[in-house]
Amino acid sequence: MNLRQKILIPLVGMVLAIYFYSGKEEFKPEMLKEKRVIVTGASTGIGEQIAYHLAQMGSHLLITARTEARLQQVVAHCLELGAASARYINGSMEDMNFAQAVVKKAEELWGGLDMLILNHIGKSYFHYFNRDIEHVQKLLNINFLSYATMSVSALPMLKSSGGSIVVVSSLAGKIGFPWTVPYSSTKFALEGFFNSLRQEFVMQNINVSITLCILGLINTESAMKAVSGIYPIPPAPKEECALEIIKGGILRQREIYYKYMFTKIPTLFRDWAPELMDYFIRKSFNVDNLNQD
Ligand SMILES: NC(=O)C1=CN([C@@H]2O[C@H](COP(=O)(O)OP(=O)(O)OC[C@H]3O[C@@H](n4cnc5c(N)ncnc54)[C@H](OP(=O)(O)O)[C@@H]3O)[C@@H](O)[C@H]2O)C=CC1
Ligand SMILES: C[C@H](CCC(=O)NCC(=O)O)[C@H]1CC[C@H]2[C@@H]3C(=O)C[C@@H]4C[C@H](O)CC[C@]4(C)[C@H]3CC[C@]12C
Repeated sequence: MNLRQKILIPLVGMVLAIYFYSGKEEFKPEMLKEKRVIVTGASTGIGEQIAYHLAQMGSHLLITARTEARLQQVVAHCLELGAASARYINGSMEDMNFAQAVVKKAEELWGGLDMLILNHIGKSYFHYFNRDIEHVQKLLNINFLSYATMSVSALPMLKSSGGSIVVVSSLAGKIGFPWTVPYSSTKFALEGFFNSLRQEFVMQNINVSITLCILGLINTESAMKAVSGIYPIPPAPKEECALEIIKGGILRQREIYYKYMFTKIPTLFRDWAPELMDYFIRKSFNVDNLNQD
């Protein structure tokens, strides 16, 4: 190694270390105190856990899903946990008027908004694509278009608060997995929409952060039911997942990967060796356990 390399390599390493690790703010739960937060898909699963964490941190919460009875139970528990306030509005995100109504409700309640956590998904399946294009259309409305609609409606409030949009996505929005064609389409759509929107926010000096959350398998009831016996990766806990999502949003991170090993590493492989990645994915699925109906 010549002298120039002996000087350059450590220098580059130092610059990269300073760039990536300087100014990294430490998360503190009090960052969420009194923050006004919408959480969608909060009647169960990861969204429910996000609501409970925010309640313990003293946020104002507006949660939404379709099942009113479940939302009432979650709101009651949020108040027990110490939420500054907790309200719900129930309806389907298949209806863009409802998606807009959720944001309007927040404006009526609080006169503003600090964080929009887009988490809900419509029912789909973990199976070979059944060529049902109507299902793809419906899932694009629920899992993608409603996210865009809510973000557009909430933008004036988020601009005045310097707030955050948190988009819950998946490894299925970064890599093509079998048996998730409709679902994966909606997650890739989120990637394109929000990564492009983030560029425009920077160019227009709009101080609203966009955090994409790339999740692997999480131990929610619906996911466990969908993949039982087919997808061998151990699921991660929904409680910890929810906390990582909140941390990524309030720290205004571009992306969070959870669990890191099972999401970031495969994403790197996707770019370095896509065919090899695809091969390993196909090999990791227990095809025999897939009910062939
Ligand atoms: N669990 C996992 O393994 C992974 C999950 N993720 C992502 O995490 C997020 C949450 O997933 P998870 O907690 O497992 O999902 P769940 O199925 O547990 O919860 C889905 C939530 O969305 C609501 N919902 C369903 N349909 C509609 C609808 N039409 N309109 C409005 N709300 C609706 C449900 O309530 P209700 O039925 O009452 O409407 C529920 O609150 C999703 O974005 C998912 O893609 C990403 C990777 C892995
Ligand atoms: C098929 C699941 C959707 C279950 C559903 O219909 N929920 C709504 C309801 O029941 O009302 C998928 C939800 C999460 C998916 C998993 C995920 O996103 C992580 C992995 C991503 C990878 O690309 C494929 C395998 C995953 C485990 C993926 C499998 C399908 C879900 C469980």
